[in-house]
Amino acid sequence: MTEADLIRLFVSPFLPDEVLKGVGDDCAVVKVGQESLLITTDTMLEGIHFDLGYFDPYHLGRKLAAVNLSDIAAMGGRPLFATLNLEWPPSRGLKEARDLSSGLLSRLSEAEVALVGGDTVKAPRIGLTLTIIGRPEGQGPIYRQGARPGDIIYVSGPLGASGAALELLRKGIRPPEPLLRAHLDPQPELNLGQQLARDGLATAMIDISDGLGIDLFRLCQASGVGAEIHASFIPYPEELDLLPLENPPLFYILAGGEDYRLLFTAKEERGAEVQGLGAYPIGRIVSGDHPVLIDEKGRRRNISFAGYDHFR
Ligand SMILES: Nc1ncnc2c1ncn2[C@@H]1O[C@H](COP(=O)(O)OP(=O)(O)O)[C@@H](O)[C@H]1O
Ligand SMILES: Cc1ncc(C[n+]2csc(CCOP(=O)(O)OP(=O)(O)O)c2C)c(N)n1
Ligand SMILES: [Mg+2]
Repeated sequence: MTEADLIRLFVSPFLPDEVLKGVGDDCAVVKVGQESLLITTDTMLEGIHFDLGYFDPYHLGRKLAAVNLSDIAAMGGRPLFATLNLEWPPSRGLKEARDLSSGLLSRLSEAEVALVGGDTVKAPRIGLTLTIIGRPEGQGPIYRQGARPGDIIYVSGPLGASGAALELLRKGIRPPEPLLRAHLDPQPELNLGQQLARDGLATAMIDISDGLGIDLFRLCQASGVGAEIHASFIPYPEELDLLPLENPPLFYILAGGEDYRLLFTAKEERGAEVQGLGAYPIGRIVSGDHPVLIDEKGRRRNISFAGYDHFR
């Protein structure tokens, strides 16, 4: 069983005309009057998404906001409002809740998002669900589905830092600062997402939450295309070469997850504009139905399954 097997069970058989995008993208898109709105929700569960042995409540609040903001960024959107569903064990005090709230509210304020409601229940462990409503910018929303053969594939920044940091944290080793920050306080790329939407530059986009391999697979599936990316083109932090990690850098790059970078495609003739925004070309869309990685020796590898799936 995979996440996708479960999600399929909950796809609505009824979709009114106002639903421009239901299940299957980073946000749902709905029409209200003349306006399109983006809706996204993400959960963080103690033991599954974080461990308070190394995660302080303040940064947990910040990361909860960031992972949701990243899905708004992935549509080329501007976030507006949020609601919070809080599952809280009575064994945790008010001090920890105050730290959590101050992290969450600080991160939401930085993005000019107002928390407007939620629900609060007692639970055996901390569970946090944030929902954000936003609005597409410019020519957005940018869906996962617009990539065509010949388009160039870009990532917005280095990959693998968060996954490598998690490996060290679980062993009780404090990662170097840049890696620690990538895991505890990721910076979703709202400005870049909005710029791509305003300029009509991206043909398809997704954020990398589960891993470059599986998230590129999702973009390929939605667009009905294949992809070829080159291992040597993918940017990653130098620490992945220097630290005593269990795996080579490529493992964290493809499957580490929680990078919250943008992965997008654009027409080749717009390459100079895209690179002007600081994105890195890593390969090309081809006909087919899955992504292939070409390594330094020219070997080809199907990377559709490289990444995090809660049920696989
Ligand atoms: N339990 C569910 N019921 C309905 N839709 C769901 C459920 N879980 C996930 N989805 C939808 O499935 C798609 C993929 O979800 P997910 O992988 O969590 O997206 P993301 O990684 O961008 O947050 C999204 O459109 C999401 O709204
Ligand atoms: C304690 C702990 N174990 C494992 C992980 C690794 N991990 C958990 S969820 C996840 C991927 C992202 O979470 P998901 O719930 O799939 O978010 P979505 O893709 O829906 O945005 C990863 C890499 C972690 N961050 N912390
Ligand atoms: Mg996403």
